[in-house]
Amino acid sequence: MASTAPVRELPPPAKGLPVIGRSLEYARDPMALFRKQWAAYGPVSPMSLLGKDRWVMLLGPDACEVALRNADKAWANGPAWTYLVGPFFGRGLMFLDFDEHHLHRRIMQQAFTRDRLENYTAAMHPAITAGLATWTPAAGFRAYWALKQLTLDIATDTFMGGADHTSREEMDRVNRSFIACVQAAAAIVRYDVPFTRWRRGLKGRRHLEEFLTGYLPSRRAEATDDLFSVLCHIESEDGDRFTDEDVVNHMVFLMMAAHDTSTITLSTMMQLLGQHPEWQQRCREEAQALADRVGTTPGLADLESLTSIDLVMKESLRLRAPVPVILRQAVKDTVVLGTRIPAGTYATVGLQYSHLLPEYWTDPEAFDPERFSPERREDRSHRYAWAPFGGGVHKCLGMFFAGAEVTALMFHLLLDFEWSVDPAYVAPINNHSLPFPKDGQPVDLRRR
Ligand code: HEM
Repeated sequence: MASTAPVRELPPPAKGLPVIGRSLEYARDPMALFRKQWAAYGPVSPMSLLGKDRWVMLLGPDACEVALRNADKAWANGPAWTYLVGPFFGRGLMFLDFDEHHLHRRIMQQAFTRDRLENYTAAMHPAITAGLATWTPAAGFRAYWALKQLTLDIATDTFMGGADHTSREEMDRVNRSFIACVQAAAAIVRYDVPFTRWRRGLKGRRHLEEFLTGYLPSRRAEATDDLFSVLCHIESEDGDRFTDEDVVNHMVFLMMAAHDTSTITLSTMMQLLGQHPEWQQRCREEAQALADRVGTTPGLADLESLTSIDLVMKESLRLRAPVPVILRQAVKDTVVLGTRIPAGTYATVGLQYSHLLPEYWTDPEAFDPERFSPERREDRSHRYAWAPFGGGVHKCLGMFFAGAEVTALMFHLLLDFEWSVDPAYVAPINNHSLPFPKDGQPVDLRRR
């Protein structure tokens, strides 16, 4: 039944700085900004951000749900994400909308079936073992940077099949181009002018396109188990396939989608396990028992049996969501929880805020992985109380890939190393793009 409650108008936003609005406030402390908005306006609040005045901030699981379920098809991804990172990752799946998105997603789903994940997982083990062998344990070991390199190396193997015939130098250049794209997304100067992150990002994108396009013929010629080859060969149930241009666009986006998110999850887990030795020990005992049973290259089902690592991963994603907000634009007038949102309004959907609301979580700031245990399942307090992977038709397609990668890497880390972190340590987070610890996440690391 349609609601008869009166619809209110969105009030004008509080003034932020000219051009960038409240962007700096967000970068300094997103949670403080969310709390302020929530206290002043509740779940639907006006905002000025990134030089565009017409923003709304959606906070709390009810408001997030309206935008993500998108029942009236009012919310689009493309125009919103394009504004932020379009020149570097545009035409990736996340940027497509409605019928076109549906078509591409149906094709891409074939790249993330359980059989494919099993193949990707098998390819991860050697990359992880080789990467961890190069780690030099030390007090104050910068775990975030080491994990970032490792997840890039894993991506090279699982996404590119080891990029055979490519020299280490060329692969390093690819990684640099890719990093330039990621960094450009957080640029303050968002024009193509010399010596800026933006220009370096555009150059990086051109290089990635050239590199991937150069590889396309060989990937089209032979079907192998890496993601690049898979994208070249899959088709939907209706026989639709990706063009060469689609494959390149999807590859660049997938590298980005997979990389920083997994790195952030892993480094948060390392911090929390370093601060909670009892959990580190519990996870290690499970990993060791699995290794004793099946060896050191467990398959997907075996990795899924590591329930303590899974609980810690979920809790880490709750406490530090790698994607704290997602963006949308209203493509027609719509109403969210009784507030009219005019067509053209941009929205920040604050996933992270719901993760810390006391209405849905006991002692929300505390590290308590058991809250996800079958007996407690606090995440069931609301469908969108825990939404690190988003929701609705754009829900992360790599969610199970991420789970397999994070668990496989943690499995090896726990077997090879032990580490500790000062219980009082608070990670200084850089929020300019995805949240990462700017001190590189120091841990005291020892080889076992
Ligand atoms: C812990 C790791 C990850 C997190 C927290 C994460 C989070 C997210 C979120 C929040 C979205 C929704 C964006 C939106 O609705 O606008 C998303 C979309 C997406 N992610 Fe992930 N992601 C992770 C890992 C991955 C990995 C490993 C891959 C690929 C291998 C991947 C591929 C994608 C794709 C293709 C989309 C777009 C889906 C669509 O628009 O239909 N993600 N991710």
